[in-house]
Amino acid sequence: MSRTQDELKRQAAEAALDFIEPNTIIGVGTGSTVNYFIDALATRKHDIEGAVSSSEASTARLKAHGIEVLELNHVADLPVYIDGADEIDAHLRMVKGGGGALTREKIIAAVADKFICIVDNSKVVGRLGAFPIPVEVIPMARSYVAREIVKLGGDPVWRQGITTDNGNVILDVHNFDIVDPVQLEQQLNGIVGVVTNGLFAKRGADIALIAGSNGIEKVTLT
Ligand SMILES: O=C(CO)[C@H](O)[C@H](O)COP(=O)(O)O
Repeated sequence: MSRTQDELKRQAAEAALDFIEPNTIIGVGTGSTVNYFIDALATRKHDIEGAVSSSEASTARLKAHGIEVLELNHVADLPVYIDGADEIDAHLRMVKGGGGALTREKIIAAVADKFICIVDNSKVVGRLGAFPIPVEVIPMARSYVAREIVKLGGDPVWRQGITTDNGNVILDVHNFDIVDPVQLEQQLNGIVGVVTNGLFAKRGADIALIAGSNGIEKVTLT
């Protein structure tokens, strides 16, 4: 990654601090952009009630900063979820899960009132799918799910050597021609053995903070 892209990730992450309300719990995603967000959140740790985390990696980083990590089952009110993306389109639909945390990310996103996506401008695409779609699968179903994905027109590749925080495996699906991301998200989730997939189309982001050479562009769905 170039130094510039890294710097843009940091800028997008820091812009998300404006959406943190005092005395609330913050939903925290996973990835290199979110790592910048966690570091920035540490400067506000006395203003917030704590965080819910989408991965063991983010939990470790939050705790290292002295930010309390709460169990999602004990949290009823989650005003914002802050996370990055591998791709985002003009409708704020996303591909996520490059870091393998897609299932917990999708669960926290479902609970949160607002999903705020923080990205550098290289993540913005006209059409989703150049980045392979991660699919989290129960290990014994891997080959079956792969065959079913081929029937849907994708080319699944097993992300070998990786086990998710939930003890499952990931298939990265290349070459999908994604005309209707909501439909494909549902079709993939309908395959027995799939836990979830990295298309965040039915529940996309509410706000995107996109860092580019001219600063932060805030995109909100109207
Ligand atoms: O979905 C994710 C992890 O599962 C990340 O948000 C996505 O992979 C982007 O990561 P990065 O900020 O490192 O580019």
